[in-house]
This record gives sequence, structure tokens and C-alpha cells, in this order.
Amino acid sequence: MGKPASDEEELGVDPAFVLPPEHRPNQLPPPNYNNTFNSLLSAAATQDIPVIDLSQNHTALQHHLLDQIRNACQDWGFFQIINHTLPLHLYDDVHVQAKKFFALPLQEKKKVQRTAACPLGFNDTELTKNVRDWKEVFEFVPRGSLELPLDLEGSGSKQVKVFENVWPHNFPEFRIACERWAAALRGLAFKLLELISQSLGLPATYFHDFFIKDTTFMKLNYYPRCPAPDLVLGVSRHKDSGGLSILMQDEVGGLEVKRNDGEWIRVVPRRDAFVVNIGCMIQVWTNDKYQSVEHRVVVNQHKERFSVPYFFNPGSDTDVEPVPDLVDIDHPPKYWSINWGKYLKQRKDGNFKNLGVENRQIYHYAREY
Ligand SMILES: O=C(O)CCC(=O)C(=O)O
Ligand SMILES: [Fe+2]
Repeated sequence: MGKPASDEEELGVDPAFVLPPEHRPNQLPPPNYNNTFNSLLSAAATQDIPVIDLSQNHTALQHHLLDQIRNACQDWGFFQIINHTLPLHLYDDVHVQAKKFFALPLQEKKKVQRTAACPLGFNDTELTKNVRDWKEVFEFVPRGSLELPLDLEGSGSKQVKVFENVWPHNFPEFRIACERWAAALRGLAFKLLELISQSLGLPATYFHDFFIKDTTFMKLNYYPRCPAPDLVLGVSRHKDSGGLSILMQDEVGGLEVKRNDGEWIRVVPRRDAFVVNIGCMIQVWTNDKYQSVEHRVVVNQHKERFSVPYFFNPGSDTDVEPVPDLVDIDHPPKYWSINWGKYLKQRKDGNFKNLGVENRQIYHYAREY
């Protein structure tokens, strides 16, 4: 990327991936891989994000569950859920098919490549904060197509552009596995949204209508082994921008969450758990009561890694602003209204090419900004 080849030889990787020193990962001692989830528990960081048991979701224990969710959202912005009742064999199918897809020759994957014109499909040049991520991604929308506004400047035009999923040809089992898993996740996403509403003292279905025509994205993330894991990241530090993120990861580990004291904490992979985190739109709705927390992905020299996030997002035409019930004289609204469709479009454009400026963030809509 404009640098002499010698830089690459010296660094071990293309300089486009190399982070400024202050954003490079801290190296954990090399884990003792023998391919089981348990062996990794001992090698990972000493504190884990809260693990919440969803089987408590019945009258006798619901109070307790809501307390746990409130505490996790306030203290971490992240938690893991167990006893979620989703059939894991559907995830295993996705994992198997994802492995097959990413093992295809690059020219095959590029046939379904994401372009400047369409934010769906395969991508191996994603940027986070304008540095290349050490990963390959396949992205699709569970609804089949995505409608985004054309006008970002506020001319009042309601014109939209419709993007369709792009699936690899002659690979129907890949599409079937992805669509089945996405369909199974939608119910869980609404359930989590209800619990979050209740944990805020709002009616369970308070946010439902915003998500009826959801713009949910799913990603299959593939992080290849990396010769220089101390210089690059699979995904640089970022906050998820939408509603809720619900992620399955394999046993390798690498996801790190920024604790409120600024320390990066490794999320311990659990076969039976989803990682759930609050996105920026929930931060705006809750007027900062629940915040979207920075996280990043560390890669490693020994093992490739897969993860499958489900980004549960509101409908494109949703105007997101602090919920009136969460605002009062002591807690005045911190944000102006954000049109989710326009915000999403701007962020997608920024992830695709280096626009030379910081990507759109919610603090650009903060009232005192
Ligand atoms: O791979 C992971 O564990 C997290 C990925 C992530 O943060 C993202 O895709 O936004
Ligand atoms: Fe993320």
C-alpha cells in the first residue's frame, strides 16, 4: 500500500495492517491449545464478563435476572448468556459451511465481493478506524435485502436504494445454513430486547416496533493465522453501532472488551454461550444509561478463528433519540435525534474506503458536541 516491499519483509505483514504502537494488542502468554474449550479457560485473562442464565426467565426469578442484566449493561456493556435454548447444531452447520467458503480460492470468493455500490458479500479489505483488519468477512442480511436512504444531506428526499444479498453460486448448503441460523436468532434477539426494556423499567415491548422492519446484518468473520499478531488486530477497537450484537465464537478466543478502568479483558469462549453487547442506538435510547463499549479482536500465530455476529438493528426509517421516560430534569437528553438508516449508510461507506476522516460516531450527535 504505497510503501516499499522491504517494510513488509521487515514487519512480517503488509504495512496497511500495522497499527500505531498505542493501539497494538498486549500479548497474553501463548495459550496451551489442545482444541478444547476448557484448556483455554486457564490461559485466558483472570476476569470474565458476566455470564447470565436465561433459564431464570420465569416469574419467581425474573427480578433476579433483570438485576443481572441491568448490572451487566451498566458495568460492562457486555455479557454472555447461557441456557438460551437455541439449537447449537444450526450454528455448527454455519461453522462447517463458513470453513468451506473461506477455504475457496480468493478468485472464487471475489465473485461475491462487496463493492462500493453494495455493502453485502465477501470482503477482505475492511477498515476499522482506517486501518486494515486481519480478517475476511462474508456479510448478509437475514431479510434478504436492505433498504438504505439515498439522501444523506437532509434534502427531505425519501428515496431509498435496495441492496440484495449476494450468495456464492453452486453452494446452496452455505446459504441454507446461514439463513436457518439467522432465522433462529431473531426470536432470541427480540427476547433480549424485552429483557433490556424491562431492566430499564420500560414495558417489555417498548422497542418492538422499531425492529419490525429490522436492518439486521450477519457476518461470518474469519481470522486467518497471523505471522505478526503483536502488530495487527483482527478488528481494531470499535463500538458496535446498532441495537444489540449477539455473537457466537469458536473455542480459539481473541475478543477483548474494554473494562471501565481502561483495561482490555479477554472474553472466555464458551461453547454454550452467546456474547451479547449493547450497540450505540441503545446507548442513545437509554440516554447513556447503557453504553456501547469498545472491543477488539486479537489474532494469533497458531490458530485461525471464526465468529458469527448478528447485529440486531432497527428499521432504516427509525429516528433514534433518548426515551422520554429515561429523561428528566436531572438527566436531560444528551443526544439529538439520529436517523438510523442515514447513520448506517455513512458508517458502511466509511468501513469500505478510507475517507480520510473519522467514521460517523454517536458523539457527533451529542447535544454539547
Ligand atoms: O469476532 C469477534 O469476536 C467480534 C467481532 C466484532 O466485534 C464485530 O464484527 O463487530
Ligand atoms: Fe464489534
